[in-house]
Amino acid sequence: MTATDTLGDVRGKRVLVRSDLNVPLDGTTITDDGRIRASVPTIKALADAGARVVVTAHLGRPKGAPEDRYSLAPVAARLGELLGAPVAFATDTVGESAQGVVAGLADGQVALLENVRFNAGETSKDDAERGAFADQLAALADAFVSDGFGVVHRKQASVYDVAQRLPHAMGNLVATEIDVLRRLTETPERPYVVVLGGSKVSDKLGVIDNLLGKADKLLIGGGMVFTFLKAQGHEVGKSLLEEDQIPVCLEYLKRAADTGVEIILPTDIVVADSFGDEASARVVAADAIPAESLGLDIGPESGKAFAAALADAKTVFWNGPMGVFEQAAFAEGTRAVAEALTKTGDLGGLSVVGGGDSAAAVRTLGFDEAAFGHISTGGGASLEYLEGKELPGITVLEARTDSGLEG
Ligand SMILES: Nc1ncnc2c1ncn2[C@@H]1O[C@H](COP(=O)(O)OP(=O)(O)O)[C@@H](O)[C@H]1O
Ligand SMILES: O=C(OP(=O)(O)O)[C@H](O)COP(=O)(O)O
Repeated sequence: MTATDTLGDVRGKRVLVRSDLNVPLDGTTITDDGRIRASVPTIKALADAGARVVVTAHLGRPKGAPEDRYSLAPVAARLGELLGAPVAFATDTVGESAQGVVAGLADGQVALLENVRFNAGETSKDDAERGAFADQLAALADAFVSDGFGVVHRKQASVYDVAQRLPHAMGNLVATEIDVLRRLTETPERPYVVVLGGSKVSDKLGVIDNLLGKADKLLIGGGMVFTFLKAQGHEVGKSLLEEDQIPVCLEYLKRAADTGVEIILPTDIVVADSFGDEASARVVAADAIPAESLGLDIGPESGKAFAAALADAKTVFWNGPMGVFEQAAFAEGTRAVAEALTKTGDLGGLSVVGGGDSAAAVRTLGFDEAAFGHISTGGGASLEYLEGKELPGITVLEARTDSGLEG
């Protein structure tokens, strides 16, 4: 069922589409446009059906006020190239520019609003503040399509509250992502291995709690490693560390041992003197990280061990690069895991890579997307789905059934 099936005739209607266009940038250059490409089919289908399409999205984590480095302007240009038609860009989200741009749209044309997180109301924990901002967003449109899978776990104005204010539908990208993930939750073929990495450490440590009851093995890389190593009594130098999560990590290690789930941690680490200093990159034992250095990748021995642990997997979910893959000196751990996942399909298994940066990593390291079972646009969203958590951006769509547009 497509968004237009649910909404009915959208010709001449203003349709607000929440997409996840949170792409990696080097200055104003988009280094991986996967999320933009994944968003095109829904936008194009609506435009082809004659809707006036108003896209809203975020980039990075600005703190509720404009910041040039998080502007969506480069994304508007790329979206226009991919659509083969210009995309009007509003320099604010709900202000004069947005109102003018939306009013100027003809049927079948597309606009992109500036970063929705430049507005404090978007991410506010206060329902009234979020609601007031959602009112402003909703005033720009006649209907809402939720297509930003990477944000459906966020109870934010453009994801959740706006759906309560407009006739709405699920976009094709969200529907497709949920279909694949359902296979992983309902009957995962075993061994079921989950690989976790990346830098959103506090977000992801939480999901281990639930995954310990589901997966057979948990491989830990990326920035999360160091809180575990510290919990085991090792020094981690200047590496990413969530001190307050040390007791939680200890509890996970104990529970894994009690329940027979394997938690595999790296035994060697690529460290550097400062963040991104490739010249100083060297391999040290995981229990001997020098006080003045920081860990930026899992080491070669760990890469081999992770690949061996993945060799017989029938179901794999991977979120979060093993290291700072954006730089060659810290990319090998991520490459080793990606390489191992490409073999899962040969065994008749299912490999799923989830997350903006994880997906970008496999592509920028030169892997063929077709070698993986599925490349998901959402990391945190996929993890929360696999945990069995309710995703606010999905439940809000199911809550109301009177979604069709009138006349
Ligand atoms: N040891 C580390 N220290 C700091 N950053 C890291 C480390 N390992 C990986 N990263 C960074 O994590 C980022 C991706 O994390 P995250 O956003 O959690 O993943 P995803 O977008 O796939 O969900 C990458 O930019 C990578 O450079
Ligand atoms: O990059 C994203 O998620 P991911 O890193 O979990 O894949 C989404 O755009 C959500 O961003 P957020 O984690 O800042 O809410």
